[in-house]
Amino acid sequence: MKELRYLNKYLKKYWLKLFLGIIITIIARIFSLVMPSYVNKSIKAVEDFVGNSLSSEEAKSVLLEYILIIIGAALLSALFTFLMRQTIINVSRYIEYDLKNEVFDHYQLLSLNFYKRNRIGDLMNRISEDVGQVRMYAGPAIMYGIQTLTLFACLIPLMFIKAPTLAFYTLTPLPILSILIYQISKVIHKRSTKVQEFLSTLSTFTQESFSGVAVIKAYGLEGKINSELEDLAIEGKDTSMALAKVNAWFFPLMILLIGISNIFVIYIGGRQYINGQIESIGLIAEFILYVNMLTWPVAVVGWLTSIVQRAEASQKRINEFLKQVPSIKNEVVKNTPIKGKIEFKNVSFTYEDTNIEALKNVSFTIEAGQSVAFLGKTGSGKSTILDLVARLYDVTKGEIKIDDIPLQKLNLDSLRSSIGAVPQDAFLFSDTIANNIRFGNEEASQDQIELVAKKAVVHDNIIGFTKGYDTVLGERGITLSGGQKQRVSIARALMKDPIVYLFDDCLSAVDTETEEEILTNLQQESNSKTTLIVSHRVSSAKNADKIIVLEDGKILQEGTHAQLNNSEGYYKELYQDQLSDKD
Ligand SMILES: Nc1ncnc2c1ncn2[C@@H]1O[C@H](COP(=O)(O)OP(=O)(O)OP(=O)(O)O)[C@@H](O)[C@H]1O
Repeated sequence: MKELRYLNKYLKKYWLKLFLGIIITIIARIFSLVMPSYVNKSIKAVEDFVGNSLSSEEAKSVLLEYILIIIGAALLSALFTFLMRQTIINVSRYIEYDLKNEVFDHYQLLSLNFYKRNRIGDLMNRISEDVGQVRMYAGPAIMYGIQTLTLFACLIPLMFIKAPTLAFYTLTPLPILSILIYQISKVIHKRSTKVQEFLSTLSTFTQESFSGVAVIKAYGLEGKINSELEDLAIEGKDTSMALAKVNAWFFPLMILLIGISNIFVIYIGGRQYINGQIESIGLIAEFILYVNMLTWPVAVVGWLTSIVQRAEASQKRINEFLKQVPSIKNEVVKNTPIKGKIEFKNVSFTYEDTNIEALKNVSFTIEAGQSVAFLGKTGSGKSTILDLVARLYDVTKGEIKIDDIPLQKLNLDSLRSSIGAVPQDAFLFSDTIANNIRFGNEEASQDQIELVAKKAVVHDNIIGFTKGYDTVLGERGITLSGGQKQRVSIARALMKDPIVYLFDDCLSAVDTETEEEILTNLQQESNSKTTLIVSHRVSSAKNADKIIVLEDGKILQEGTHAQLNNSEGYYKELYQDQLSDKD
C-alpha cells in the first residue's frame, strides 16, 4: 500500500463526496437487510394460519403488509445503491481524470532523452492501462470494501443472535470461497496480463505490416509475413485458451460453495426445526437469503485483494515516471524577451544514450537579424546545433548565450516562443491543413493562413485539393508528398512570426526552382530575424550572411559565399559539383 499512498492527496480532495458515499453505502446495506427477516415473518404468518392461530383474513392482511415493507425496503436499497455508485464511482473517475492529466503534464515536461529511453507503447500504457488499474482501487475497491464490511458487521452478529449453531454451519464454507477466489483471481490476472502483452505484440506487428505494406509488396514478402502472423495467432490462441480455462472455474466454484452453504442451512436448520430448537421454517428461508446475500461480498474479499495488489503495482510504475526530474528545467520565472543574437562558446555536446560526441569545441557568433547556413556531411552535427539553440538538450561543455545571456538564465517559454523551428522530418497532426498551419498562431485568420502558405509556395497545392484548407491530413485523411509536408511545416513556422528561425534541411524534398522561390520569400520575411538554415544544398546557403561548414562535430570552414568560394576546400568543391549537376 506504500505506493498507493500517492493517491491520498486525491482522496483528500474529494473527501466530502467520498464520505457521503460511505454513509450512503451503509444505508443501502441496512435497507437490504430488511427483506430476509420479513420473508421469515411472512412464512411464519402462513404457518400461524395453518396452525389456526391466525384467521385467513388476518393472515392475508399481515402478508400484504410484510410484502409492502419488503418492496419499500428493496426500492430504498436500490435508490441508495444507485446513489452509492453515483458518489464513489464518480470520485474514482475524477481521480482517474486528475491522475491522467498529472501524468500527461509531467510527460510534457520531460526532455527528448526521456522519450529516447522509453518506448511510446510503454508511455501510453502507463497513462491508460496503469491509471485504469489504479482507478479500480480508488472506486470499486473502496465501494465494495465498505459494502462488504457493513454487511459483515450487521449480518454476522444478527445471524448469531437469531440461531448460533445454524449461523456457524452456514458461514463455515464462506472463508474457503474467499481464499479460492483470491487464488483464482491471481492466476486470472497473470494469464490476462499475458493476453494483453500478446495483443500489444500483435497490434505492433499488424501496424508495422500495414504501414510497410508498400515495401512488403515490392519485395514479395506477403507469404513470409503471413506465416509470421500465423505463428503469432497460434501463440495468441494458446494464451487466450489458458485464460478461458481458469475463468471457467470462477462461477462453478462460487455456485458449488453457495450450494454447500445452502445444504448446511437446509439440513442443520431442518434438524433444529424438527428438534424444536428453532420456532419457524421461515428462519431457514431467512438464512438461505442471507447466504445468497453474503456470497458476492465474500467472493469480493478475494477479488479486492488482487485488485489492490494490481493497483499497487500500477501506481509503482506511475510513480517511477512522476519521480523523473526533467533534465531541462526552467529556472527563470519572469519573461525574458529576446532580440536574437546567438553565441556558441567552446560548445561540446555528447548524446547521453549513444555516447556520440556530436559537437566538439564549437564557437561562433550570429548577430541579431543575421542569417547563417550550416553545411557539412551527414552526421557532422548540424541538427544538433539547432536543437541546442532551442534548448532541447543542454550543452555538455562550453556555453551558449542569447543576447549575451546564458541560455539557462532565459525563461524557457520565452525562449521557445521566440523560435520558429522547421524540423528535418516535418510532423503534421491528423487535423486540417489550416489547423496545422494555425498551430504556429492559434489566433490566425484564414487570410493570414493563406498568406503564409503563399510564401511557403504551397497555396496552389492546397487549393487543388477538393476541400482546400479544410483537407484533413493523416491516417484517415490525405497523405501529402514529402515536399508538400515540408512547405506546410514552413508555413506553420512563418505563421508564428518568431524572432529566430531554425530551418533544418527543410527544403530537401523540394525541386530547385520551388526552393529558389521559397528562399526569396523567406529572405524577405526573415530579413530582420536571426535565421539558422541547415542544408545539403549550396543553393540554400549561398545567400546567407555567413556559412559554417562542419565536419565530424568541428567547424571546418566559416565565411561568406564569396570568401569560401575563393578558397580551396569542402564548400568550393560542393558548389562546383552542384553547379555542374544543375547544368
Ligand atoms: N537523438 C540522438 N541521440 C543520439 N545520437 C544522436 C541523436 N541525434 C543525432 N545523433 C548523432 O549525433 C551525430 C550528429 O548528428 P546530427 O543529426 O546533428 O547530424 P547532421 O549533420 O544534422 O546530419 P544530417 O545531415 O544527416 O541530418 C550523429 O553521429 C548522430 O548519429
